Amino acid sequence: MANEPRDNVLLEEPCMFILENGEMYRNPTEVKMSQIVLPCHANYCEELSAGQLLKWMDSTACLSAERHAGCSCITASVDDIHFETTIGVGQVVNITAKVNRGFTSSMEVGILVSCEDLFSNRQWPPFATFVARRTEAGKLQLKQVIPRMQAEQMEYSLAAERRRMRLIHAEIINDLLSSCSCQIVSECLDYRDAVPAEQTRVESVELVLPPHANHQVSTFGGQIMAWMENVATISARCTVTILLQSNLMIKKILKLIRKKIIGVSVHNSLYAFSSSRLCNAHPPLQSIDMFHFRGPSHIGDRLVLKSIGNNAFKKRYIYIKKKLWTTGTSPQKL
Ligand SMILES: CC(=O)SCCNC(=O)CCNC(=O)[C@H](O)C(C)(C)COP(=O)(O)OP(=O)(O)OC[C@H]1O[C@@H](n2cnc3c(N)ncnc32)[C@H](O)[C@@H]1OP(=O)(O)O
Repeated sequence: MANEPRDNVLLEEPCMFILENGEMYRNPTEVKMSQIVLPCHANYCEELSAGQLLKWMDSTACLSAERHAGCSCITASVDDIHFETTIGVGQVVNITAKVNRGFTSSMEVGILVSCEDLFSNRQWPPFATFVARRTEAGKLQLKQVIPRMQAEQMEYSLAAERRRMRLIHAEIINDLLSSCSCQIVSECLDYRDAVPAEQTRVESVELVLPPHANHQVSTFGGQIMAWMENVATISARCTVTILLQSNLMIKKILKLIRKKIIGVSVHNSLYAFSSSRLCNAHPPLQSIDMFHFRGPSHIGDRLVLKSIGNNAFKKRYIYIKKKLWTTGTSPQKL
C-alpha cells in the first residue's frame, strides 16, 4: 500500500445557486471530489473496485462533516449502498457530499456519486453519519444546518427519520437473529448443488500501517470498507464456483458473457460471480447493507476480517456475512 500511486484529487468549488430573492447561495458544507479512474483503482476487469470507491466516498464525506463541525469527525455508520453501475478505467467519478442535518454531536452527510462518460451521467445517493470527536470538555454541540433550497429542506426533514431507522437498525437485526428459527437440512435438500457454508469462509488479517490511517491516526473508515469488500468478494466467488455446476447454467453464463451484460443488474450478478472461474471475470458487488463502526482502530492494530456465504438465492443474490475484529491483548469487535 505504501507504494501505491497517489490519487489525483481535484476538489472543485461548490455549486453556486441564485435563490428566489436573488441572493447568491452555495451550501457551505458541500465538498466535491472528482477522480479519473486509473488502472491502479481498478480490478482485473478494468472496472473501478468497490473498495476504492468506498474510500473516496468516505474521505469526501469526512471533509464535508469537518467543514460543518469545525473539528475532526469520525464515521459512525454508512447506510445501505446499491451499486447501480460499473465504472470503467478512463471514466470520471464525481463525488459530492454535504451535511443534510446536524443533531447533537452527530450529523448526516448525503453523498452523491455520479459517473461521467461520453454517453451517460448516472448517479446514486448513499448516506453516512459522522460524529464530531469528543473533546476533553465532553461531547460537542454542533451548530444547526439551515436548509435554504427546497431539495435541502426535504433532505433535512428526511434526515431525522433516517436517523431513527439507523439507531434502531442494530436492535432489529439482533431481534431477528434471536427470533428466527434455523432453516436446516430439509430446505437444503431442495438444492442438489448446495454449498457447505464452511467452504465459503474467508479470513484475512490486515496490519494497519500509516498509509491506512486518517489525519486522526485511526484507520480510515473507507479503508476498512475496502478490506471488507475484498474478503466478501472472495467468499462470493467461492460460493458460486462451487454452487453452479449444471450445463444449463454454464450455457446461460456464456451467453451473458458474450452479450457483455455481466454485472449490470442484480439479476445478472449471480451469473457474474459464477463466471469468475469460467472467464476470469470479477464478481461485481451489488449492494452493501448498513453498517456501523463500533470502535476505532489505530496504526499497529491487526484487523481480522472474516466472511462467509450466508445464502444464495436462485439467480439473484449471494449474501455474505462480514465480521471484523481487532486483535491485540483483548480481541475487540468493531
Ligand atoms: C473518517 C474516518 O475514516 S473515521 C474511522 C472509522 N470510524 C471509527 O473509527 C468510529 C468508531 N466508532 C466510535 O468511535 C463510536 O462508536 C462513536 C463515536 C461513533 C459512537 O460512540 P458512542 O459511545 O455511541 O457515542 P455517543 O453515545 O456519545 O453517541 C454519539 C453520537 O453518535 C450517534 N451514533 C452512535 N452510533 C451511531 C450509529 N451507528 N449510526 C448513527 N449515529 C450513531 C449517536 O446518536 C450520537 O449522536 P448525537 O450526539 O447527535 O445524539
